[in-house]
Amino acid sequence: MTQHLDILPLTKAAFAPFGDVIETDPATMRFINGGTTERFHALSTAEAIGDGARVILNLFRGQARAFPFTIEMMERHPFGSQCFVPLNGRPFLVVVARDEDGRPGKPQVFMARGDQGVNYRVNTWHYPLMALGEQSDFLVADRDGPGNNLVEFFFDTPFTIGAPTL
Ligand SMILES: NC(=O)N[C@@H](O)C(=O)O
Ligand code: NI
Repeated sequence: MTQHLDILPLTKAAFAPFGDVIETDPATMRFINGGTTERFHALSTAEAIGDGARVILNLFRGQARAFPFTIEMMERHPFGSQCFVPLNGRPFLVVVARDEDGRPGKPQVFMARGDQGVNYRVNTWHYPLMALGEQSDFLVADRDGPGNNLVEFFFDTPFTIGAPTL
């Protein structure tokens, strides 16, 4: 028996409890380089906590997920944020949950457009990268350094995501 999860569009307001949306928000824009470039400034902050910790930039090549999809677990990173920005202009799924006494509550699923990224703040419960449709590349900024930066939680009763309409 599983519980079905609806998919909502990703918006800054809906995602605020979990982190930031990386998108060309006009409110953040300033012209630079003699007016030839629009800088969307300080959309979020990359965090790396602990002695010897650093923010690193990675490329993730995610295989498309098949549906219906079972969310059997969630993870969080206690020592750093984690940012995913799509590089192929394709949408992807973002699955997050509020913390409820040290465990994830009911997951919330957001459809990110191909021109939106997300930055999970430290300790945000999330499901690992979920590419859609075909193999997709992402720029990922997260934390490298000593210590275990991964905490996983497995649900007694998993959740199910139906096939998204792209
Ligand atoms: N394991 C890893 O580097 N990636 C996950 O943390 C993820 O959220 O995709
Ligand atoms: Ni992660």
